[in-house]
Amino acid sequence: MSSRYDECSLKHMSSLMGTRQQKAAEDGERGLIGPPSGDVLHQDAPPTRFVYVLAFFSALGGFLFGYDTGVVSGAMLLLKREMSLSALWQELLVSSTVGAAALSALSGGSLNGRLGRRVCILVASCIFSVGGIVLSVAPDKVVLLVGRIIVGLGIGIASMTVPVYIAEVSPPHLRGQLVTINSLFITGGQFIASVVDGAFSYLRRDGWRYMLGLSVVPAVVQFIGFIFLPESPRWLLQKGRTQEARQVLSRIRGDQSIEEEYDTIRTSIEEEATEASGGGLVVWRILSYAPTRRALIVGCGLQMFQQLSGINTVMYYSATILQMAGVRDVKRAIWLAAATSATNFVFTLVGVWLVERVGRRKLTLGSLLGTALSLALLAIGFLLSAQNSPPVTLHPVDAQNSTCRLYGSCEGCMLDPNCGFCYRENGSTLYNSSCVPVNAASTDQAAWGRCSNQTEAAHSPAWAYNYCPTSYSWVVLLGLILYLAFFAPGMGTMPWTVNSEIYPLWARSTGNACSAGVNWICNVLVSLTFLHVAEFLTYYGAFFLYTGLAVLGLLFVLGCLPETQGLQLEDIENLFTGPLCSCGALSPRGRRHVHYIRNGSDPGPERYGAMDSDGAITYITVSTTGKCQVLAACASLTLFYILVPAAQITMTDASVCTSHLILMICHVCFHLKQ
Ligand SMILES: O[C@H]1[C@H](O)[C@@H](O)[C@H](O)[C@@H](O)[C@H]1O
Repeated sequence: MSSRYDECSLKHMSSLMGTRQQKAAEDGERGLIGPPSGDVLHQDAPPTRFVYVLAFFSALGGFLFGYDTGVVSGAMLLLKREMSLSALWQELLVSSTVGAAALSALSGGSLNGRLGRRVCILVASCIFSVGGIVLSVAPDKVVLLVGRIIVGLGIGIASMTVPVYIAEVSPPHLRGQLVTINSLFITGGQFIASVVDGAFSYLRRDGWRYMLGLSVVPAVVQFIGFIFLPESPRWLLQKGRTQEARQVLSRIRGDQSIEEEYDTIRTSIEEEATEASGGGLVVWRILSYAPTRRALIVGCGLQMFQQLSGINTVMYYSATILQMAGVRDVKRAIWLAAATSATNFVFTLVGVWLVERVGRRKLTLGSLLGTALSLALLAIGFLLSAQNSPPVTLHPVDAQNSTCRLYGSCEGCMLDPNCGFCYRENGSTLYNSSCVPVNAASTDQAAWGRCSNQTEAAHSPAWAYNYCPTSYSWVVLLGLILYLAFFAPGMGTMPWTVNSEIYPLWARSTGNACSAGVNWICNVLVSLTFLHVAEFLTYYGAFFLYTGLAVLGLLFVLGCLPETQGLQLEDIENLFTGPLCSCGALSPRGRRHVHYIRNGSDPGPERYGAMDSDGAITYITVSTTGKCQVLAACASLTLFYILVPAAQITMTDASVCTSHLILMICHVCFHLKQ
């Protein structure tokens, strides 16, 4: 295996040279010294519209993922009234979907490998349609539960298949953007769900049927679309359906020549076939082979930290945060959730715009840093609110002897899920405040007393459940906005994008199944434990905990996430042949794409050129056929690189040199091996 990987280093190196290598050989020196012609930059040629059509129809799976996970909160407000749902049933209806998604994502890997991406997407859209119909006609809570589980099964399959499909049909320079569109559709689905929730919440009866049932529309559109859309060419090639693969690839790439891409995929699959012939469970083969094991650690780690940085808690808790910030009308809560998902959506759009400009690694690092800081701000906001929590000044007789009468301030009262804070306000001064039991049927009012019959009238006392009125709420609000602004473009999107590209074809379905499973499991864990963690550690403690987890995530990404931008899928595997934590050593720096061109016949001098995306070329001639000369060239480059600071060479030149250095080292290894 090791010799294969020394070769791989070269393969990687020459693939970095990529599509230019062959062209440059044909064009002689022109490729090295002339400005980049449209031909030479074949890789960056404009994509056909068809690839966008494919991305759109498959990302409808992401839309359904977002819609079905988002719509339930609004539907629940109506359902619990109409069906008199207990807290346990509410919990079941929400988490059954996420639990089913975890199971189907984990088991979807083999389905994906066996039946193909297209069939899996068709199956998922069928499941979504059936689930939507069951939910909209459900006569009772048991059928509702069945519907929610069916929908969860669809979400799991879609969440692991769609990014893989988009990655496999996209040209390398657009892959990041197109896969990230799937994340945009997820947050778009969450946003539309909250708007639909708001719109149908005015219906006195059966509003929830429309909310839950509307998902059938995009599911049917996706199903019909995918009847006419092709299978992934990579999967077809893997299954030996070469003719079909060639046809699909040329259909997707339009006028562009597909020969190089086709050959690279085929060669890579042939190599994989030899290597993967060991048999046994794919997951076992992934774990026992170092590069795929490292990729799996990176993929699962990213998904785990996405959830551990608390996105779904922040989304879930946003209405309360906004209430704390001064929006007191409880009926508006449903629209406030829409504002939060709109913010999440808008900032995901920023991610789509940034991913091919700054690269995956920088985007994730920047996002996590901002996420950690905003979580700390949220925690500080909650801490200040707790320290300035208004005291309980009225102690009404509590016939039920509830725990609520024990609290001396609002902080303890709001952390107890059975109690709420009832108070009067005069400007910024609170008075006549009490802690009383909450109404079990509706947390919008107290079980008895002044706050048990909430009206909009100005003179009626105010009721705060789950939050405390405080003058520091603006800190929390600022934290919430900053959190979404930083999280959405990077941590919200990159775990899905990076996972779709880091595994070799034989491990791709299983790798994505495992990492999507980790995402869903951590999602359940965080959502289910949040209230208990908050009760135990208080809100600020909980948010400091998430800050710590985000910092751990930052260290993980800093150490282990390589840059995959611009590389062909078949080359990305080679980024994991080195140690797990290389601190992104191979990442191209800055906004520049450095393309390598090797030119020369064997035996004879070889010339290496580095051409960045602006067309600037730096080139080096290596008159070598032997190891010593290569070593000498390498040493002189090293010297050059060491002299960079002294010579005040720009960062761009320095990054070109770094890349050269890596290239040379790869080359030396290859020569020595021979
Ligand atoms: O990438 C998505 C996105 O960030 C969503 O807003 C979130 O609810 C999901 O859990 C996550 O996987």
